[in-house]
Amino acid sequence: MAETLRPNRPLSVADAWAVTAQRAAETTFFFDFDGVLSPVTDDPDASQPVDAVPGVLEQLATTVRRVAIVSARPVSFLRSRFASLERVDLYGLYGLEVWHEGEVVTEPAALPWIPAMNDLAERARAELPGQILVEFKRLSVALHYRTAPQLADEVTRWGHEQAEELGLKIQGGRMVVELKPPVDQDKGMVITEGVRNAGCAWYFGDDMSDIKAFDALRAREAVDPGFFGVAVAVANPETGAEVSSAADLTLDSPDAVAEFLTDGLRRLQAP
Ligand SMILES: O=P(O)(O)OC[C@H]1O[C@H](O[C@H]2O[C@H](CO)[C@@H](O)[C@H](O)[C@H]2O)[C@H](O)[C@@H](O)[C@@H]1O
Repeated sequence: MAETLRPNRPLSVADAWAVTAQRAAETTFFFDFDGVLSPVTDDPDASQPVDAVPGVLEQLATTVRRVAIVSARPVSFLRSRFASLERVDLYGLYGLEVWHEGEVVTEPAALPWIPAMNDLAERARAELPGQILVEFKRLSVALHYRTAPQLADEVTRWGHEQAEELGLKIQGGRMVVELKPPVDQDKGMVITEGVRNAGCAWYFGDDMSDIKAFDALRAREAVDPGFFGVAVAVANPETGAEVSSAADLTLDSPDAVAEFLTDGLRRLQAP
């Protein structure tokens, strides 16, 4: 396959790795966290990456130009799960936070919203039924109804009312409604910026917010015929169909992601 050619869609796994091997030095791998590197749990605090994931990401980071995790979790949470990783970049809260040279850098426009988010979390705990898990993330509040799906409509209604009253943004996800400051930042914007000088990029996602990241790869391909983007969905019963239909490839689970990358590393490192 000539270096400048992009393989046809639908994309085969073999072609995707073959093109990436030719361009390893100009390739970035981006990963969402929950549902992609970590199996879904009822308690968000209990989430851990699949055992093989940290080692595979670190190896990948020595093989391609860059590896980054782009998550809705705060950077502090990601650091707690990936403390051993030295070469993997971290974007938290949809890119409102970045781990840079040993510290968390926060988008300045979002900082004034911390007190409002704190108040909102307290009010959610007081006003919503006790089965709703309220996750305060400093610059956003996630309202989880995984263990009480019958409350989905009530939580969604409450979230939209608050968003309207306070001028916040809403992000839907897997059994969760999240309220965010009205600051222009999402995973699509992180990827648009992150692929500016890349020849190839992969993004692995499972949720609605990841579709914007897939779109960013497509947009770059549309303006640069030399760029090769691979969107990988991770299947799940909640958002899986929608995310898979926007992706090039679909994997079954976070365990399958680890196996897929282990196999890919062998292909990238083959002489
Ligand atoms: O961008 P991500 O890293 O995928 O974060 C998206 C949300 O992930 C977490 O919630 C999801 O995973 C939980 C743990 O498995 C699960 O209990 C919940 O139902 C899922 O929605 C996280 O807690 C949220 O803050 C993130 O927005």
